Amino acid sequence: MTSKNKPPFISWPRLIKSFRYASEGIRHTWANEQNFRIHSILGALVITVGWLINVTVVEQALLILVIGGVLGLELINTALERSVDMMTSEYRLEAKIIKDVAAGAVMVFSITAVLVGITIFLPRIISFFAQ
Ligand SMILES: Nc1ncnc2c1ncn2[C@@H]1O[C@H](COP(=O)(O)OP(=O)(O)OP(=O)(O)O)[C@@H](O)[C@H]1O
Repeated sequence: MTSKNKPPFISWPRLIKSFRYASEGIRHTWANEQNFRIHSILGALVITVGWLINVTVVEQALLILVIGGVLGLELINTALERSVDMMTSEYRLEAKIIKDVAAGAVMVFSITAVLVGITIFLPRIISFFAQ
């Protein structure tokens, strides 16, 4: 193969296209999944409150990380649900297990995010009311 046929190291049109497809996936999940909307709105609220009450940079980074993690897992959960629905419309134990385990992954990480939030906000709430 000549260097003329070699694909570019970075292809900007391909990169832009992949951003577009990823945005379409996020838009689809926003439009169809109530949990994703709830988590997105709560996440934005938590980050805003953290910024307003001046949590430390590390705490804010942790909040962003766990909220992003929950939203990322929601997207993977939606992809798995759609894959299962594409494979079967009948009741199948395997389908149930795949969907329930994926939902369980979202729940585990959501609980983790809530615990991180409590660890960061609770001491401040307590010291606010103790004043
Ligand atoms: N094909 C199937 N076979 C067996 N059980 C299924 C099947 N499809 C769904 N289920 C069960 O029903 C539950 C809900 O499935 P569903 O696809 O409605 O997901 P959901 O969590 O309600 O997502 P959505 O937000 O898309 O409605 C699953 O967690 C699973 O226990």
